[in-house]
Amino acid sequence: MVERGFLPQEQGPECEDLCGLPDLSERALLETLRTRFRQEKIYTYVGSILVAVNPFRFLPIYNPKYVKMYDNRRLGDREPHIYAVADAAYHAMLRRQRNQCIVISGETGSGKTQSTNFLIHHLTALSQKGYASGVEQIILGAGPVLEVRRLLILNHTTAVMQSTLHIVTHKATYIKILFLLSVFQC
Ligand SMILES: Nc1ncnc2c1ncn2[C@@H]1O[C@H](COP(=O)(O)OP(=O)(O)OP(=O)(O)O)[C@@H](O)[C@H]1O
Repeated sequence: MVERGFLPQEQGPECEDLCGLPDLSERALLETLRTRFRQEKIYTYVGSILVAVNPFRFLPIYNPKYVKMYDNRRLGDREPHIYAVADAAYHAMLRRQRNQCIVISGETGSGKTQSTNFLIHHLTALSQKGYASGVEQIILGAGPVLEVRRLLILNHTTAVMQSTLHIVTHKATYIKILFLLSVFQC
């Protein structure tokens, strides 16, 4: 698992990490997610796992400012975000020289494909450091083909090492609305 930065134990319905809740009942967890969602905070951590609630509308949290904000930050340093997961995987791959895997799980329509695109967007931005490149468009264009098998594998090989970063998506009918992302070494 990718280690997280220190987070003070947060309590109450606005906490960024559900692990910090004093009450871990289903009701308390859902209430926290609902409260954050109403504040347009669609991402919440459960330790090093990211829970996302599909907003079904555009939120201005995926622009270059956010790419920069999450560049080379430890998970938990900033507000939960999908870019933080991409960043953690990318830098863990560089630092440890080990393959990394991001698992995206959720029911139909929960946002797995969209999240995969956000991940790829951030990964390509990190690897290109913002320089214009056709790489992202090529990878995104391969999405529908890979989608059929519910498996998206992004081979991200840098010039200096041979580590690979995989993104795997699968449907989880038992999870309503949400999907989970986690990063681990493989
Ligand atoms: N973070 C987001 N911000 C805005 N819209 C989103 C976000 N995530 C998902 N959506 C929207 O929700 C809809 C469904 O998302 P998506 O296609 O990614 O779901 P999925 O989990 O891949 O579904 P399926 O399993 O059926 O392929 C899309 O219209 C998408 O634009």
